[in-house]
Amino acid sequence: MTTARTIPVVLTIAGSDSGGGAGIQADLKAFAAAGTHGTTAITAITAQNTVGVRAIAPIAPDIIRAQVSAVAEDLGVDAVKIGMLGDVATVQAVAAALDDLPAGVPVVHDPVMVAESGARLLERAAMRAVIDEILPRATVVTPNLPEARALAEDETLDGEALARAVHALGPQWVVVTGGHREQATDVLFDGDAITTLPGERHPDGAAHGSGCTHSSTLAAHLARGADVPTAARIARSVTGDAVRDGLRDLGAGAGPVDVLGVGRRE
Ligand SMILES: Nc1ncnc2c1ncn2[C@@H]1O[C@H](COP(=O)(O)OP(=O)(O)O)[C@@H](O)[C@H]1O
Ligand SMILES: Cc1ncc(COP(=O)(O)OP(=O)(O)O)c(N)n1
Repeated sequence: MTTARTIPVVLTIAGSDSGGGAGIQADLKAFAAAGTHGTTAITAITAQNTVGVRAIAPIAPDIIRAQVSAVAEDLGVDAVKIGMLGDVATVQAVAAALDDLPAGVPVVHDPVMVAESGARLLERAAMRAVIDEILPRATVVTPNLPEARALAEDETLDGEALARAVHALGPQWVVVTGGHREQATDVLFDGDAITTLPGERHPDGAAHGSGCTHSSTLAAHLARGADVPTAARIARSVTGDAVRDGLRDLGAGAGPVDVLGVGRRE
């Protein structure tokens, strides 16, 4: 006899950040903060800290798919978050893994390209594969401003025009995140209506892992049954607070966001 699950299960398919600020580590913290159980399929291991990325080791495609099926066949998956993909072989493995999940599981993709410290986390050759294989399978894609412009192949676009250009690549919803804008306002688009999601900018905060925290919070609230606009509003608010509370004294570079309020307990 199987028992009904009461805690939503969220799966992150992403890279590991040894410094604990971004990637899988940020995702698990955001899932816990949202009251969900986090599970993982690691795509790459990065030797990374707040200053930079020293090395990247991709995980073999069959091991990525095995992690996804191990989780799905036992715990079940209520929503998926996809982060760092790295190379073409990983993109193809993740696309195949998504097709093995039950229909209707929401998929949130943060199209990670470059770390805040400057390292490339997606090979240039893999951009086309992301556009062809992942964006059409995504419920929501959450690029920051430079990522959205790279996907749209137009460095001049912003606001509604940029959200429209990314939406044309196939996802059901687009959230262009606002961390790289003066106002830190996120822009949500479903192919029909534009909604702006404003929030206070915290210029003195610590923002390493903000994109990961945003997309994971959004996925967790979809797993809890929220609709996309509600989940995107909560993700904007939770991530803004995590940047405000960020652990700016940790490491010599941009400190990690603090979605769990660890700093307040000190
Ligand atoms: N300094 C900041 N103050 C408040 N919110 C922020 C700040 N930086 C980023 N955010 C929020 O964090 C989320 C991630 O945004 P962004 O920084 O654009 O992504 P990334 O980390 O991928 O570059 C968005 O909801 C954005 O509005
Ligand atoms: C392993 C790994 N994945 C993703 C990122 C980028 O994370 P993001 O949340 O966009 O935050 P920044 O690093 O850009 O501040 C990463 N660095 N490492």
